[in-house]
Amino acid sequence: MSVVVYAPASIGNVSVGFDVLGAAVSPIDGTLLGDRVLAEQGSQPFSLSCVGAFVDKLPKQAEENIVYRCWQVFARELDKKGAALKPVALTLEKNMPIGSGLGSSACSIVAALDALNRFHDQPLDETELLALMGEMEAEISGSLHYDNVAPCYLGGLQFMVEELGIISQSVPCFDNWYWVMAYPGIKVPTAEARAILPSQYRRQDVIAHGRYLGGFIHACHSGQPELAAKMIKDVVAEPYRERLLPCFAKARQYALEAGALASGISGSGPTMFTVCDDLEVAKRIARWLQDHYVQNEEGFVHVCRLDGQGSRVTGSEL
Ligand SMILES: Nc1ncnc2c1ncn2[C@@H]1O[C@H](COP(=O)(O)OP(=O)(O)O)[C@@H](O)[C@H]1O
Ligand SMILES: N[C@@H](CCOP(=O)(O)O)C(=O)O
Repeated sequence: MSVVVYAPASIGNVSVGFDVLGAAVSPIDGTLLGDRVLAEQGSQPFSLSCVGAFVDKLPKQAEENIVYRCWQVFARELDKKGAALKPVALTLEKNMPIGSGLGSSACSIVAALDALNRFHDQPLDETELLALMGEMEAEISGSLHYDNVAPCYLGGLQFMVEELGIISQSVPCFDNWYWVMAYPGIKVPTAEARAILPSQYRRQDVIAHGRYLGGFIHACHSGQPELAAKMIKDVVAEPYRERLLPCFAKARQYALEAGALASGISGSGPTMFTVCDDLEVAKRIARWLQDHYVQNEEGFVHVCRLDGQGSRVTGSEL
């Protein structure tokens, strides 16, 4: 039996919830903005091949690919349970640019671990698998944050509660929102974008952060889209990261003047996201961003919706 799992792009933080809020997105035109992993019967304990548009950006040594580490930790967990590990051949289709703020490493991690689990008839439950995904993300970025892996795996808008044995819970969002994702084509490594953040914050920032995040979650649960959009503000990371993103301030200004509800940095950047409740406005902003925010031929802009499904099986071959 072989299985292919697709894992979608995600917006870490969604501006207002540094490390604790994330959203999975998929383009409305059906483009696969995410990685896929094929797991099939192998002739040795483990092998990994890589294909896809961004295969050249991956580490050259297979052992340095996070997918290899995923197999190692998956094997460790099966060993703890006394479950048998099957010889497996994995193929990673790397469609996501690395260091983009679109949760590229999360896409590979989630697709690999979900595919491995399905290939072995699901010996790990959802929480066990998500904990492993977080462990892998922490290895790459230097600290544990679930805001990419949780939405990528579970879909939708996810809030990290990390209590009572629960890692993440879903937050209702607004079905009519479009999320315009603009990747300029340059790289901002997550670990570096984390290293420039302050280790302590002023009381007024802590209060503002609490008000925005609490207000956003409240507005989502009480069905107030206008209030929710007003609360999408970042006092934790954006003031420090903005300088890593050429043209971000100008692009945000344009988007707001053109009728967007909110804009912010996706994850640690350089991708920016823009929320609109009108498709024509979203498409107009997307065109402008393509002309003014994208810096080279590797960049792209997609009009997306929240991806309610998260990772999923797309078939048995790539
Ligand atoms: N399959 C993979 N996908 C993405 N990055 C990987 C993978 N395997 C190893 N890496 C390494 O992990 C790091 C990911 O960088 P990061 O800035 O966290 O990317 P992103 O924010 O896009 O997830 C890079 O150093 C990259 O070489
Ligand atoms: N909460 C993290 C999210 C990083 O997302 P990525 O897509 O840039 O990996 C952070 O802001 O550091």
